[in-house]
Amino acid sequence: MVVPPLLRAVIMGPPGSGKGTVSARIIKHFGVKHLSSGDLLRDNMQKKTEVGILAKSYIDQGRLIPDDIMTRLMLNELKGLDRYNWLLDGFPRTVAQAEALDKECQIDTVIDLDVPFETIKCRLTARWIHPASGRVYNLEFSPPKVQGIDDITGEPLVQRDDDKPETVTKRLQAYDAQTKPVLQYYREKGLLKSFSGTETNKIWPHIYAFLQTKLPDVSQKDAATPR
Ligand SMILES: Nc1nc2c(ncn2[C@@H]2O[C@H](COP(=O)(O)OP(=O)(O)O)[C@@H](O)[C@H]2O)c(=O)[nH]1
Ligand SMILES: Nc1ncnc2c1ncn2[C@@H]1O[C@H](COP(=O)(O)OP(=O)(O)O)[C@@H](O)[C@H]1O
Repeated sequence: MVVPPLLRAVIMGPPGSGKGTVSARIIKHFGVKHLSSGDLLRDNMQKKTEVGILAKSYIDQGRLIPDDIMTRLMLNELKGLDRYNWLLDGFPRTVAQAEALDKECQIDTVIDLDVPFETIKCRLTARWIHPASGRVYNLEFSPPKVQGIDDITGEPLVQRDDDKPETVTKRLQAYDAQTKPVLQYYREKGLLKSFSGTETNKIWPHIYAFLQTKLPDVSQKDAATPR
């Protein structure tokens, strides 16, 4: 029996472009493991680990965490996932990180959410999250069933400190300066697959169709209208 190779995928896009939202749909339909650098950092901050304490000072200023720390943290987590299909979210965010990742494994595809900055800014101020699971809500787009409460656990939702308008501006600047070159890096390797738009629900069917060429849909839902 020929075993298909494991999928090594990355999802990229500016802050608020919908990486977390799309990742949740990819997990549901394609059963891949998801590793989000932001969720991992927030978990470390909440537990007040050494990395968490250091990360907080950068995140609060809308700056990226230094490459060596971030790379060590993520590559270490990836070791535990080497038998699974996986999707990386939020990493790599610099060319140095992408090069370090390349030394460890061969990336198959990079999904780029190309959403304009003006669309993003108002989304982030309405974002609420459930920190323990990484579940993400939006007061207009995907509100929780009960205001301020996670649908699954019933625990309270919080707003991210770095979703303040002034920090969002700094994060978008960091994206332009440090992360856009990563798109070019993957474009040159022929791995970049960009999806442009202003609404996740319109972009998603295209991503779904693209991923179906790589993995079977493992969800029970009607695949004709994938949500
Ligand atoms: N209005 C609107 N909000 C969206 C859409 N897609 C995602 N969101 C919300 O925008 C915010 C940012 O999305 P998220 O997936 O966290 O983006 P990430 O920062 O790239 O991981 C969240 O509050 C989402 O619920 C959309 O199409 N329209
Ligand atoms: N790969 C990374 N390299 C450096 N810093 C990172 C990385 N991933 C996350 N961070 C830090 O964590 C913050 C939150 O990341 P994330 O949750 O992915 O947010 P968003 O996608 O909304 O920008 C970033 O603004 C940055 O400070």
